[in-house]
Amino acid sequence: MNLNTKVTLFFIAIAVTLMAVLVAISLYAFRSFSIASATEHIRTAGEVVRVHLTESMINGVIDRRESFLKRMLEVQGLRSARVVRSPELERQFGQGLNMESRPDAIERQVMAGGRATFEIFEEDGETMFRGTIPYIATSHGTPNCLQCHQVSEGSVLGAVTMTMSIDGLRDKALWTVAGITGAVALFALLLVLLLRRLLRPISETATAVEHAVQRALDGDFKAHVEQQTNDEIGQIANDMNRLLRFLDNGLNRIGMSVARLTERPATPGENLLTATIDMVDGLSKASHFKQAIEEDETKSEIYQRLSTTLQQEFGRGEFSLYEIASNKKQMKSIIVDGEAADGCRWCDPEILVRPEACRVRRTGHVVDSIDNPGICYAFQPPAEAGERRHVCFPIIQSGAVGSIVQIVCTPDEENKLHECAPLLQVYLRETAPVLETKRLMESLRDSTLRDPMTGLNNRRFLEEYVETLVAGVQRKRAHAAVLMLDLDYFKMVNDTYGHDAGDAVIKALSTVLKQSVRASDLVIRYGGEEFLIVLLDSTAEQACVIAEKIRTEVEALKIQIGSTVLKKTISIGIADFPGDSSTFWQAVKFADIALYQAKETGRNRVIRFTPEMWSNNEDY
Ligand SMILES: Nc1nc2c(ncn2[C@@H]2O[C@H](COP(=O)(O)OP(=O)(O)OP(=O)(O)O)[C@@H](O)[C@H]2O)c(=O)[nH]1
Repeated sequence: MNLNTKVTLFFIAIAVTLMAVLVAISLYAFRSFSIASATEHIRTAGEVVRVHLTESMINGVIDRRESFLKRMLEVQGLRSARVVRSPELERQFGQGLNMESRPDAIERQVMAGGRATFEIFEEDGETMFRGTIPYIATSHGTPNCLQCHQVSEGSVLGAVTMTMSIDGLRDKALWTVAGITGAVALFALLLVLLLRRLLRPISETATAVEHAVQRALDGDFKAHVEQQTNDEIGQIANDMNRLLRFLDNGLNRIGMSVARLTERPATPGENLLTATIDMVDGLSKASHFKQAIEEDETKSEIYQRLSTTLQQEFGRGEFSLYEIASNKKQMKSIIVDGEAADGCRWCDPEILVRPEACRVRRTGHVVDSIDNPGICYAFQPPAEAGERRHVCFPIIQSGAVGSIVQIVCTPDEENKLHECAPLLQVYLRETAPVLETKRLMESLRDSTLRDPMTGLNNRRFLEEYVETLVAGVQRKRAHAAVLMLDLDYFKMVNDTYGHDAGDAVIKALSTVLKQSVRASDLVIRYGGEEFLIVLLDSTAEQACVIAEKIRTEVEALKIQIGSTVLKKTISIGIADFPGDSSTFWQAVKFADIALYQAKETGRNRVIRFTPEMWSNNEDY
C-alpha cells in the first residue's frame, strides 16, 4: 500500500469517525431540544387551560369546558387534552362533567405526587409526547383557590393531560442532521482530494526512489527519478539522480579497472555491484595469497599453498600441478588432486619425459577442452573417472612455461570452471614471479652446494647437511659408512696429459661413483681429486663390499683422452659412524686415516679403519 492510499484511508477513517460523533451529538441535541420544546408547549397549554377553567368557574360557564378543550385540539400538533379531578375535588363537586373520564395511572400518580410527568411513546406509527400537569391549590393567586375549593393550601385539585405529535420536530431534526452530515462529508471529500493531490508528488517520488534503489541493488544505476516539484521532495529526486549518476560512473570505472586486472569478461545482465565486489574480494584474496607465498621458504611450500587455494577458494578437487625441469627436457608432477605425487593421473605419463607432448608446455597458451573438446591428446583421464574436461594454465617464468596448473571437471561443472578461470589466472600471475624468484634462489643456492664440473655435492653441502644426516642416523639407531676416496697418482695425469685430461678423469670417476651407490647415499667431491661417500643404513663391513666394487670398476675404467686411453686406480678408506666414532666428523677423520693407510700400503686398495690406526695418529 503506498503512502497516498494509506493517508487517504487514514483521513477517510477520521472523517467517518468525526461524522458519526457529530451525528450522534446532533441527534442527542435535537432530541433534548424537541423534548424541552414539547414540554414548554404543554406547560403553556396547561396554564391556558387552567386560566380558562378558573375564568369559566368564576363566570359560571364551567359547563363549556369540554367545548373549549375540543377547540384546543385545533392547535397544531395537539392531539388530545383532558382534565381530571382530584379525589378532594370529587368529594366537593362530584365526579365531574360528561367528557371527564376516570384518571389513569399516570394521572393518579401525578395527583398523588403533585409533580408534572412527561413521556414519549409511539402510537399508530407516530411519535407522541404526553404531559400531565397537576393543578395545585393556592391562596396567593388571583382568584384565591381556597375561596371556592374546600381543600388545604398546596393540595392537588386536578390535572390536565395533553398529547402532541413530535414527528414534525423529529423529521426536521433528521433533515438538519442529514444536511450537516452531507456538508461535512462533502468537506471531508474535498479535503481528501486536496490531500491526495498534495501527496501525489511525494508518493510518486517515494515510489520512483524505491524502484531506483531496487535497480541499484540489482547492479543497475541507470534509473532516473522524475522531479515533480521544486520543494524538498524535488530536491530528494535531484539528489537521488546525482547519487545514481555518481555511483554508475564510479562503479563502471572501478568495474572496468578491476575487470582489466582480472581479464574477466562482463556477463550480460549481471549485477555490476556484486560482480565488482566479488572481483575486488578475489583480488584482495589473491594479494594475500601472494604475500603468503612470498614468505614461503621453498617452491614446494608454494605449490602446496596453491593446491590448498585451489581446493578451498576455488572448490576444485581434481587438478594437477606440474613443473618443467630447468633443462626443459623433463616435467615433474608435483601435486595431483591435492596430494603430493610423482606420477600422472589425468595425463599420459609420457609428458613427464617428453614435455613437448604437453600442449600447454609447447604453446604457452591456456588449453581448454571445454571450448575445444579433445584439444590435447595427452589428456587421458582414467576410465573409472568417467567423462572429464580439462583447462590447463601455464605459469610463465623467465619467458617460458615453468609450471602448469591443470584443472579437471565433470561436464556439469564446465560453467563454474569457466567462471572462476579469470580469477584463477590472477592467482597464477601472482604466483609466477614468486616461483621464478624461488627457482632462481634455489638454483643459486644449489650452485653453491654443488661442484659445477661433476654435478656432485661439495664439502659445503656436507657441512650444511651433516646435522640432518646425524639426526636421521641417530633416530633410526642405524649406521652410516663413511668412505674417503682418492685417485692414485693423479698429479701425473695433469703433468703428463694436461689439466683437461685430469678433469675428464675426475668426471669419469664421479659417474662411476654415482652409479655405484643408491640414490639416497651421498657422493661428495670433498677436495680436488678426493671424494667422500656416505652410505646410509650401512655398516663398515657392508661398505667394504661396495668400496671394493668401486675400486675394481675404477681399475677397469678406460678413459679416452684424444688417441690415448687412460686407466687409473683409486684408494679408499672406510669408517663407521657411529661404530667407530660418536661424532660424524671424527668418523670422516678416521676414514681419511684409513685412506692414508691405503696409500701407504701400496694404493689401489680398500682399508677399513681400526682403532690402532688412531692410536698411531701422530704418524699421520
Ligand atoms: N685436472 C684437475 N686436477 C686437479 C683438480 N683438483 C686437484 N687436482 C690436482 O690433483 C693433484 C693431486 O695430487 P696429489 O694430492 O699431490 O697426489 P697424487 O698425485 O694424486 O698422488 P697420491 O694421492 O699420493 O696418490 C694436484 O696436482 C692437483 O692440482 C681438478 O679439478 N682438475
